[in-house]
Amino acid sequence: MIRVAVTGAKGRMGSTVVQAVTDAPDMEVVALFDAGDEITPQSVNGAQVAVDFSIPSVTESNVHALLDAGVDVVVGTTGWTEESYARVREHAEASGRAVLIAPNFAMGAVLAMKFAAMAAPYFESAEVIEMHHPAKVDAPSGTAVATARGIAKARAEAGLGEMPDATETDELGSRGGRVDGIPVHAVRLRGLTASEEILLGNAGEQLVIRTDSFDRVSFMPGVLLGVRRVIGRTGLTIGLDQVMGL
Ligand SMILES: NC(=O)C1=CN([C@@H]2O[C@H](COP(=O)(O)OP(=O)(O)OC[C@H]3O[C@@H](n4cnc5c(N)ncnc54)[C@H](O)[C@@H]3O)[C@@H](O)[C@H]2O)C=CC1
Ligand SMILES: O=C(O)C1=N[C@H](C(=O)O)C[C@H](O)C1
Repeated sequence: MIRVAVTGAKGRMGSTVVQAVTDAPDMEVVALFDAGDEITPQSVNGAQVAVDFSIPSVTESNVHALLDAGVDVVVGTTGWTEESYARVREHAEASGRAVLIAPNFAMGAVLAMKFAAMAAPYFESAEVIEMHHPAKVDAPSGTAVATARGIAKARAEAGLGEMPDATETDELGSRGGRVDGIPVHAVRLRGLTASEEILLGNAGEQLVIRTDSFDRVSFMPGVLLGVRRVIGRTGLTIGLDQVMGL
């Protein structure tokens, strides 16, 4: 049995993870943490892997505390920067432990990101629209940031230049934010859980890649896969695709 700790255990995702781990035949929940709980070598209670779905402002410090407690970590919390990735990579490598950080564990979203990067070199225009429940604290979503970065990298490798856009005035920021030059638009709407559309355009044609999570159970097969695959690795892995052989 894989001994699993959950941080952010009282949240929307954390509580769903606790149920999924409890139901998994090869795992058991051995420690739960939420705001105010201290992560120590004792309090992790022999956990081999911790799953963190907390909040962007605390997730990095949770990961460092878990590594110090001798635990491998699977992270779904968003809001990571290149600097925070670098600090965690160094800590994980120095301690011989593993950290897997994925902005999205839903199979549809993982594949949508992959398909978008595959398609990007063949389209003049690309924009990302992410749509979430209104309780989400960060914008744009971690998935949208990763999607846009993947598109931008694929465009750069293919030698594509600027996208066509004649906009001269945009006092309201209606053209969205830019992630590595790719426009990203964020919608917050009661009734939604998590959706994303990637729009790719050429003269006379459009490709739309869309992924919808209607329920948080959609993330659970990916989270459990992450728990199983993080064991035996070392250092930092970013993206579930990296442990799926995609
Ligand atoms: N990677 C993925 O597939 C997914 C990622 N997410 C991300 O997961 C994160 C959590 O999302 P939700 O569960 O909707 O948020 P939530 O607000 O429902 O849950 C966050 C939980 O973290 C707790 N918390 C606050 N400070 C803490 C600390 N220092 N240590 C431990 N726990 C602490 C809060 O009390 C709360 O229970 C967000 O960043 C969200 O974007 C959400 C869905 C899927
Ligand atoms: O906050 C959420 O709900 C989600 N957050 C992740 C993100 O920011 O990409 C993953 C998914 O979109 C749900």
